[in-house]
Amino acid sequence: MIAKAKDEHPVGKAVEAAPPAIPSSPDDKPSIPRQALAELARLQAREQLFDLLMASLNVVLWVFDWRAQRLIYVSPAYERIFGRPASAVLESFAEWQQSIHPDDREQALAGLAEVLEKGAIEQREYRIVRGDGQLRWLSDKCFCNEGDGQGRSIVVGIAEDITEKKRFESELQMLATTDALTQSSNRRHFFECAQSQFQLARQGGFPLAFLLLDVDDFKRINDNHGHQVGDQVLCQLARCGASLLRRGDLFGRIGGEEFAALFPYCRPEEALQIAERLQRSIRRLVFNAEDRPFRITVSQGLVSLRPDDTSLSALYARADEAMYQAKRQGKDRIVQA
Ligand SMILES: Nc1nc2c(ncn2[C@@H]2O[C@H](COP(=O)(O)OP(=O)(O)OP(=O)(O)O)[C@@H](O)[C@H]2O)c(=O)[nH]1
Repeated sequence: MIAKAKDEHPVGKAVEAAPPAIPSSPDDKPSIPRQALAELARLQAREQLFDLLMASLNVVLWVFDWRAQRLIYVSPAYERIFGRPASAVLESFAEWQQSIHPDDREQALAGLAEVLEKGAIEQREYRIVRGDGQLRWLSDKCFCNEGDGQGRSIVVGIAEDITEKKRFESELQMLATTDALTQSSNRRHFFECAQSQFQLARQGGFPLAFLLLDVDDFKRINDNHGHQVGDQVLCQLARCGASLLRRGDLFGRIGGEEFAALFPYCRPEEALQIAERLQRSIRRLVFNAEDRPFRITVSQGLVSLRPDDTSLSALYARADEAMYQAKRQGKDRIVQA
């Protein structure tokens, strides 16, 4: 069944009135002209086709009377997607508004209002809370004709459930930005984010620190305890690093046993304190491999943004040099340059 407002309207008009009486014999009066009967049959067939089409569509087609501020038609998919009765939303548009997630409501309704000026809004996505409490993502496009000469007033829309598409997109985003082993940012994502912070710091004259951290003698850990234990070391190291960050800091695995961190708005003394805390926390980690507990150490290179660092690569190169200096000086230390 098509859900329609009770008032008649050309778009969602219900054929609810009883059909004209059909004569039982050729002598019954008044008779209905053959042509009218044929037209009635044609209209009924069209209505059935329309109902079938609307029922099989998995998008909500809707028609909104802007002046009256009420929906005059929603297609059957409304009840499936929103998990709410169509009669309630046709009764009051507030029902639709209340279904929109509170964080998205203002932007979604502003988009609807904009269609009056623009004629079409094709990019409108928001979350709804279904009747059963489930959260769904909708793409809700809307269009508006010139109307009756007194300004636009009838808005038509197509709302589609894009929850699966959104889930897929966010999984893809996770895969593209996360290191599969340690779940920290991967090299590409770390440097992309670092680049934005670098530009902000250069333009605004804010302090910025860059830290490189490399596990000492990691090859020996692999050789002594096996590659799997080596992997566990990297995972625990990543968790330890992430736990010491401040809000807004970046942390990522940029190579085999090499991690990097970027500290925006962070002065050199403060950055050194973070690096020292990290060094101490890593030294305290204990790993168990076949009842042979062992600990690890790391070497760190720490630099702060200088006026002659004209690119992120320049800052990175200085941090790399500082880290190798720490290795050359005997490892298990921080070199700040
Ligand atoms: N388990 C494990 N090992 C890795 C991974 N990526 C790289 N490695 C190993 O990390 C080791 C790095 O060895 P080296 O570059 O010689 O460095 P190191 O032994 O840490 O020596 P120093 O840097 O001088 O302290 C190599 O044996 C790599 O095979 C990984 O994802 N998992």
